Amino acid sequence: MESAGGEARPVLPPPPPPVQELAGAANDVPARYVARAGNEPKVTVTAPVPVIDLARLCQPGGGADEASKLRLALESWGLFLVTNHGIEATLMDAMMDASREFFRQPLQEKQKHSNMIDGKHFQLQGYGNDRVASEDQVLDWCDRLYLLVEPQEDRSLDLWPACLRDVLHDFTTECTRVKDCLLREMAKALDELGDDDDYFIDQFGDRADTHARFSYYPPCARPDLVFGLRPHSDGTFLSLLMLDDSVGGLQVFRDGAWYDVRTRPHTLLVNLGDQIEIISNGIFKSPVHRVVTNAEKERLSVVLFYSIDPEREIRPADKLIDENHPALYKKVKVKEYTAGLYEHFSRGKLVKETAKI
Ligand SMILES: O=C(O)CCC(=O)C(=O)O
Ligand SMILES: [Fe+2]
Repeated sequence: MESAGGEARPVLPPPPPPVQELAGAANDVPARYVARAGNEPKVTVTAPVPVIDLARLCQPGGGADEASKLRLALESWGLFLVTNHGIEATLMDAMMDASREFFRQPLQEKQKHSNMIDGKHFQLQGYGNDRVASEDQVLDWCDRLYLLVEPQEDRSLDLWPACLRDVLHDFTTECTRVKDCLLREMAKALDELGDDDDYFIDQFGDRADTHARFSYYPPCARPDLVFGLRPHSDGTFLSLLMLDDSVGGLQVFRDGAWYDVRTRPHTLLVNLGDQIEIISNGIFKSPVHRVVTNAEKERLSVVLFYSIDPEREIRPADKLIDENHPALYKKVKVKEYTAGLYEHFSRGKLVKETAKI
């Protein structure tokens, strides 16, 4: 979930304890985390998420098979796995290891990077819960560390734990290269854009922002009652996910059913966000997804959220609109859209619906 909503600092109810602390102490799930009736059928089908070889996709004049797989992925699941992306396996492992090391530290250490200022005011960046707006808000079974990584000059390095500082910088640089490469291939996938391969890149602007989210899902005694992360679509243009390959948990919704999403070692998962769904006038899909927990195993994910300059307005691309293809989304200011995101998320609603005509 890409938390958003500016850096306003209203006084909020006292934050609940980290789930990691609760998980260690209790066999039961506290009432505030109960989000499901516990009688849903278990999801047993794995989504056949396309696997794209990035080196083949981007090779000059080549990669026709990969390009057609990509187009299918963009229009159907809005999700695909990327292999052969050029990010060293050792760097990916180091990023995962550093994230695990951060969450394994004593609470006192982690709280040096807290997202509560003076224990009272919530800020987006830092370690803790997502924003908790009221005492009766149902909570997710997840702790997170959330950091702005781009623009580089805006980093709040005091909130960056030493154990992951250097590796996060290197990992971001590599993921951003992959993202730019994908954005060009995604523009090529829309014939209507002609040869404007930089169409999507140009949308981002100089002040585009990228956030990193490290999510830690402790084991939960009653996975049937809670969400690791409740259903949502990302408010981003595109999110790049590195998932724990030893335990599943991510699920995607399509045509009325939930599907498991599995990853493979050293593979990135690309998840399209609402911004590209709006700009592509609904041709590309921003999937609704959620995370479920596991009774025995902890789970970790590292996500980079790529988003357009918050001061910009987005709307369906002119070249995609004609009398047979009317605009399906309104013009929205990115900052206002992302501000609505968390408010909707905490009420179990999709902000995307507010942008539809
Ligand atoms: O942890 C995951 O697998 C997905 C996390 C996610 O969807 C998000 O942070 O937006
Ligand atoms: Fe998400």
